[in-house]
Amino acid sequence: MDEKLLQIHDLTKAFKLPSNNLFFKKNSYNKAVNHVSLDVFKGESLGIVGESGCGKSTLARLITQLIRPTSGEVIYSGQDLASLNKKQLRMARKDIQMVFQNPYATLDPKNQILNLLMEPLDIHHVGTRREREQKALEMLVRVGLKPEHAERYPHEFSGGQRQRINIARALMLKPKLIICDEAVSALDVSVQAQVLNLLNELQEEFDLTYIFISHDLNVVRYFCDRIAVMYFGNLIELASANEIYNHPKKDYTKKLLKAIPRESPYETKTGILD
Ligand SMILES: Nc1ncnc2c1ncn2[C@@H]1O[C@H](COP(=O)(O)OP(=O)(O)OP(=O)(O)O)[C@@H](O)[C@H]1O
Repeated sequence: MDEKLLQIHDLTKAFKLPSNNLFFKKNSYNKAVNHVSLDVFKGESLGIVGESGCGKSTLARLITQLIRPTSGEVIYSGQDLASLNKKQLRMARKDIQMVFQNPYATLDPKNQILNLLMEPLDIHHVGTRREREQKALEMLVRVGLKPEHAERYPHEFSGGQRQRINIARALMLKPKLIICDEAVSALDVSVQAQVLNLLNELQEEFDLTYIFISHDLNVVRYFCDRIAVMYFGNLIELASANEIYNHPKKDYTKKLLKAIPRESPYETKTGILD
């Protein structure tokens, strides 16, 4: 697991603060991500944790170039994504997909599941219509749903099922990296565990690398090989999941760990508990 899939170099995103606000001086900025550098290795699950507002989602949006950095680089396959033109970026984006927190909001309610799954293939003109349909049906079954679900609409599914559909959609273009941004946070613990198991199975089968953003340290501990801790836009600690949990170095990491219930409903990925 030592091949670098993604390299983040000195990445910064500064958002301009509203100038009509009494609390902020004119032209002041909030550095949501502040000089962050890290490597993501092929085949790993890298967790990103930290309190609300520390910059986790901004980092994810910078990686996918949904927003452009103020400075710094996101190197994927030897290319700085920020330097690509629209067409090149569209190609690179095939490899990097996101699964978001809210499975209710991310699926167009007026679209049948089959169409929702075919859409990424349509956009990238992959195969014939028949082939796209076939691929969509196969993926639906692979994530634990049934072929007859293909003609239904998003509101006819539970939260867990909808998140399975989102995962299937993210997989349609055979990506190499999936960024899960609080992907199981809205689900009940038992459903969370099922979705996490599915993600684990898919990782092996599709040779995936995950960046797993979560405020839930129990989930991250179960799911991730390495964990990055963010604090006010800064990356303050990065180590193996076991190292972070058993020998945290930074006081802030210790504080985060103290705040979680030690009785985790999950086992760790390596099976090593405290
Ligand atoms: N588009 C934007 N414009 C201005 N400020 C923003 C924007 N997006 C995020 N921010 C600010 O950047 C900081 C980091 O936000 P971000 O959403 O990345 O945090 P987070 O760690 O993902 O939080 P949460 O867990 O609550 O989603 C916050 O202070 C937020 O208010």
